[in-house]
Amino acid sequence: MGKSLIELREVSVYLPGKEEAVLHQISGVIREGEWLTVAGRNGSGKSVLGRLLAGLDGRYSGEIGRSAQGASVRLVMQNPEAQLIGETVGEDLRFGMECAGLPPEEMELRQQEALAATGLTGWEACPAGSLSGGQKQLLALAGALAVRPSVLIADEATSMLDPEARHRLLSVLQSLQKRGMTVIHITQLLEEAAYAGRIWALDEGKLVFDGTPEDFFYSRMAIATGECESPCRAAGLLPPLTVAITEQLKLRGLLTDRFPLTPVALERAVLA
Ligand SMILES: Nc1ncnc2c1ncn2[C@@H]1O[C@H](COP(=O)(O)OP(=O)(O)OP(=O)(O)O)[C@@H](O)[C@H]1O
Repeated sequence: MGKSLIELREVSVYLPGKEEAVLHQISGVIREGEWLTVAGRNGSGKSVLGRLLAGLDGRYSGEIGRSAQGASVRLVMQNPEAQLIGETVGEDLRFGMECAGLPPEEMELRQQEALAATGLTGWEACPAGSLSGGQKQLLALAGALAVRPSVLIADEATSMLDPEARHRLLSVLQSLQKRGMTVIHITQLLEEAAYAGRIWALDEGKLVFDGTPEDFFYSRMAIATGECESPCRAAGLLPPLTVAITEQLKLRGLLTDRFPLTPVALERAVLA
């Protein structure tokens, strides 16, 4: 298990115009090199948590411990408009790298890498304002990848991408995570939880689950009574289709020792 990178101890967050805390007494550890997926209904506090972890939300009680080396954290939000600065794709990428103080030859190399990772190779001269919503999200992600942060927080940062682009991007993040980058992935798309090592689920500002995707989707199944109150369902979320089909098979006494998270894993489990 990786070293502790960010540790929250009973952290509550207060925001202007809200008498009550929007995050309540959150305790948990984020470890170096892990992929943590944060799930929860609308308004459950995912974005507030993302900003808190990125060091952007000021008013909180409790304690936040961050590892001594001062890991570089990059937050990519859902709305790309709010994050693009340069006139063109290339300028936008260079801006972030200049702020990070990189030498020109290193910037050129990283720009090409980030464009290739996001499928934007050849778009350097294109005006950033003329990109589609999904392409702007790709550019915002490219900007984050170009500075090679040690922690990437993606807050629904792939929500406008078509399925192919989204999975390509998530695969790129997965290979960067395997090389040491920590990924905090905030998403409404629970089929993407298959990429996670761990899941945090929020409900009304409380951390109601911290554990593996398998436990999130498959624990608390009472087969004898035909009930299925997984932590996922208890948090008010519908599981992905793969899990919903497997739940039904489990309730019929099948696949009792299998916990597939993807259609391919379900197919293998059925064939086995
Ligand atoms: N800047 C802010 N000022 C005041 N209240 C805020 C602010 N940002 C968020 N909130 C409140 O905090 C709560 C949690 O919001 P948050 O954006 O974190 O939810 P979320 O889980 O990301 O939702 P969604 O899935 O809809 O994006 C909501 O009640 C919201 O109204």
